[in-house]
Amino acid sequence: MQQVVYKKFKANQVNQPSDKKPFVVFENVSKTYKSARGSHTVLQDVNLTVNRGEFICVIGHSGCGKSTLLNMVSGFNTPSTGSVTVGGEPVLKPGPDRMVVFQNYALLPWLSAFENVYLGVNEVYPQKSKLEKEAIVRDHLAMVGLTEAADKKPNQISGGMRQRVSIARALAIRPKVLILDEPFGALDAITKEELQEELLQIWNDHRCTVLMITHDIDEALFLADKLVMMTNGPEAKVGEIMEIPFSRPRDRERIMEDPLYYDLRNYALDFLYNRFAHDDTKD
Ligand SMILES: Nc1ncnc2c1ncn2[C@@H]1O[C@H](COP(=O)(O)OP(=O)(O)OP(=O)(O)O)[C@@H](O)[C@H]1O
Repeated sequence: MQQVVYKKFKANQVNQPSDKKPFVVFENVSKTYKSARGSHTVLQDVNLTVNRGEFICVIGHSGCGKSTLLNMVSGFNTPSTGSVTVGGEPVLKPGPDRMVVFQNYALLPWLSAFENVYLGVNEVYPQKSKLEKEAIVRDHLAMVGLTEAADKKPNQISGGMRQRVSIARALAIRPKVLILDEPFGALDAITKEELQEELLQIWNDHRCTVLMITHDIDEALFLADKLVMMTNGPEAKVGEIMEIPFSRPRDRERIMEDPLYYDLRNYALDFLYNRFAHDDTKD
């Protein structure tokens, strides 16, 4: 019988392989939202280290605080206590070194695909000539297979193509960290698989650090180096971190034939639906 080779990490334990450098670091992060109805502690004492160039996926039940956590890296949210650092620097505000791709694309509807990507490039590289900036946009649209659709507006292209524009827009300004908040959640199964493969290819070529929220364990097992499993809120924290040891480049069919795939999948399912089952009737 094949030995299960994944490592399990207890809550708050940090994984630090010797050949990789810590890059995104959450240290004792808690977040309490205050409202007229009182205060609500969503995250409590989250500790997590993501190494430079690593691809991690975060899963957890709806409302446990996954977006809150990653918004602290993009700079759209701040911890109530504790710290979030990127490359050793505390995150104080949003910046072009940390780009976010959302599920709903967030493209400007009155601009073409080309113009949507150009907007960010123009903002971040004011010193470059118009020709240079246009070349960057063209390269990145080509990278996601959208050369032909460059002049189309978001409502003239499919959901998958819109998400390709969002990815091109994020990558065109060469972020150090790419944050993906359920980016493929709204896409059909085939488009989703195509985009997952493109994303892996792009990440392989560019090697930025990727933090991705997903509800799809198969997606996480195909894409990530590590799966970060959150406990339920309130006061959610990192429950366990699962190493995903499949070699790269990954071939979906090959890894799905590997018995280890099902061990890992069942382990994550057990975490979510037995050990940290969520009672929807309470919400
Ligand atoms: N700005 C805010 N003010 C008050 N409460 C908030 C705010 N943002 C999020 N929350 C609450 O914090 C909790 C965590 O929300 P968050 O969106 O981070 O969870 P999530 O795990 O990403 O959820 P989902 O998987 O459904 O997207 C929820 O109860 C949410 O209602």
